[in-house]
Amino acid sequence: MTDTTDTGWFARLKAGLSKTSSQLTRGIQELFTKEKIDAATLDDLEDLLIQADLGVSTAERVVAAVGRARHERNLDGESVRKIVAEEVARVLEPVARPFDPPESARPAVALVVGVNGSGKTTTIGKIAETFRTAGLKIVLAAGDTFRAAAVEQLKVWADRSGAIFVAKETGADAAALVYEAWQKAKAEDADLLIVDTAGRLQNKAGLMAELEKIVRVLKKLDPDAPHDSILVLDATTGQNALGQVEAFGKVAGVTGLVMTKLDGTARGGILVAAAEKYKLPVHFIGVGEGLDDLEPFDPDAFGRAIVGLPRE
Ligand SMILES: Nc1nc2c(ncn2[C@@H]2O[C@H](COP(=O)(O)OP(=O)(O)OP(=O)(O)O)[C@@H](O)[C@H]2O)c(=O)[nH]1
Repeated sequence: MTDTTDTGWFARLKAGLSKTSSQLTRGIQELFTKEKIDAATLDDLEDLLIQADLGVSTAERVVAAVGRARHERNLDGESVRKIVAEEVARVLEPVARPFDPPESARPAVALVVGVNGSGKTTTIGKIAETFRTAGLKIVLAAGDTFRAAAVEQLKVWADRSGAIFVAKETGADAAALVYEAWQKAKAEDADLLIVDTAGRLQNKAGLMAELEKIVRVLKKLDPDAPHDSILVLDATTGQNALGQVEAFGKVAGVTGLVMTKLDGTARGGILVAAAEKYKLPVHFIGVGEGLDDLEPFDPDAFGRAIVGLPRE
């Protein structure tokens, strides 16, 4: 969704990233007012970028680019912000990929994983809404059988998007539920089965064992399933979010990321760090609580918004 002016999604993105962008902008403007740009200025810039969680390699690349440009006349704060925007866009370019389930699979299975409260339900709502608009037949499986509230919330989305809803009683075996949901999707010739999962069980080992079991059951039904395994990350958890990619990746074979709550942190660079480190597709980013705040993103727009520049 690209806009040519600061309206629509770009305005939301910019407003959502304002905690990060105001900190970065202020810091950069303060650093680049001096006549002379020396090694200390560049070190301070690197610190500033690392504090925003952009990651060491991106920070180093920005500093190198600024270093190369430092003899130019008029290298002011705005020129440096433009360099940051370009480097961020370069890192995000390969990962900005909309969620695109395979058409040949009937049903295509998308497993949605992540810790509680990260935004799984919102993500599922968004996917259901997007694909309903495209005319796809969708089944939603309420795989978080531990929390009645999670099941209720998901049902609201199913009703709203006209999806078939499969749930079981609280405490039921999640893998058994997923089995039933797949059978239902098959019988209904559905295009897409979206499986919600629990984000917290009695302990982490229990959670991972349950996810493993779900994946095992799905593979028996269709060796290629799950076709997508989407990990939803809460940006406000900072570096912890990166650890989750590894933990969930091991059991659920993460194929794509969604990063929510970029509006709740001054360290929104974490998206860039995750992209740089894992090179996984990032399907959506969230910058607010509404469904319109969760969107596929444009790397150039993100790069400019994170340093508070207007849309080109
Ligand atoms: N500020 C902000 N809030 C968000 C964003 N995405 C989701 N939320 C809110 O975060 C809370 C948790 O989101 P859910 O989608 O319910 O997360 P979940 O992972 O399904 O959580 P459980 O149902 O508790 O497992 C809700 O209040 C959402 O409105 C975002 O990008 N920004």
